[in-house]
Amino acid sequence: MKDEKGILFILSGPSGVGKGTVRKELFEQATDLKYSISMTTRNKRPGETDGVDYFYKSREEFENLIEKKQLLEYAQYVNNYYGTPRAYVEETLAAGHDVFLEIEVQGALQVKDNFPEGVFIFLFPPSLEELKNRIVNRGTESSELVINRLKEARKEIEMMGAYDYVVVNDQVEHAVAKVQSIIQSEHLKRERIEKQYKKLLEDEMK
Ligand SMILES: Nc1nc2c(ncn2[C@@H]2O[C@H](COP(=O)(O)OP(=O)(O)O)[C@@H](O)[C@H]2O)c(=O)[nH]1
Ligand SMILES: Nc1ncnc2c1ncn2[C@@H]1O[C@H](COP(=O)(O)OP(=O)(O)O)[C@@H](O)[C@H]1O
Repeated sequence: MKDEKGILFILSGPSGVGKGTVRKELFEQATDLKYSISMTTRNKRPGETDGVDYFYKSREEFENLIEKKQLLEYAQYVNNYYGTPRAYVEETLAAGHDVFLEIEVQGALQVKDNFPEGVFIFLFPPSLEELKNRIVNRGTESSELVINRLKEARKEIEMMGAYDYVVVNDQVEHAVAKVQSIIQSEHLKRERIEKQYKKLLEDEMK
């Protein structure tokens, strides 16, 4: 076990902005970053795997997890529950690894209450028109669900001010590079703070 706790990174942004795409590319490159797999009651999409993309739960199972306080945060999004397993996040951070959450805004704000030291990143679309194109082109939602997701997107964008960083997802590789530089800067910042703190303690002992 490492001495230092890991850093919690939270990536949010409206549906279809490219969170999943950016996160997958980031994990192709990142070394010591652990992805927290969420729980959801939504149906599995073609190509998704239980325990890889999500842990798929019934509403009853999910409500049981809420009741037993096993979720760090949860939210209802377009008629389904989504939530982050508490034990995985706490244990992984305690073991010194960084943890990466990809969650929507309501949940991110709950995480902020518990982990104010977390690093909150908002992925922003180049335009609302482009956002709509991405959701439609992905082809995973009916037109009614696309409308719901766009309505949700407007509400989510209003909460952007609560985040530490905003990254525009114009091109995937640019967005990934920006997220990586945020991760590096946060580590440097922490090292600097620790050094200054150690020096302060040493000076006091003199
Ligand atoms: N609060 C919360 N939101 C989550 C969690 N997991 C995923 N989400 C978010 O739920 C929303 C819907 O996810 P999903 O159905 O996979 O659709 P997609 O993001 O449009 O591909 C997205 O904004 C996800 O980031 C979670 O554990 N907690
Ligand atoms: N920078 C980008 N430029 C163009 N298309 C993108 C970009 N990022 C993601 N996409 C596409 O947009 C759609 C939505 O991306 P996805 O990662 O599923 O979004 P989210 O997880 O935020 O809902 C996908 O078809 C994806 O291939």
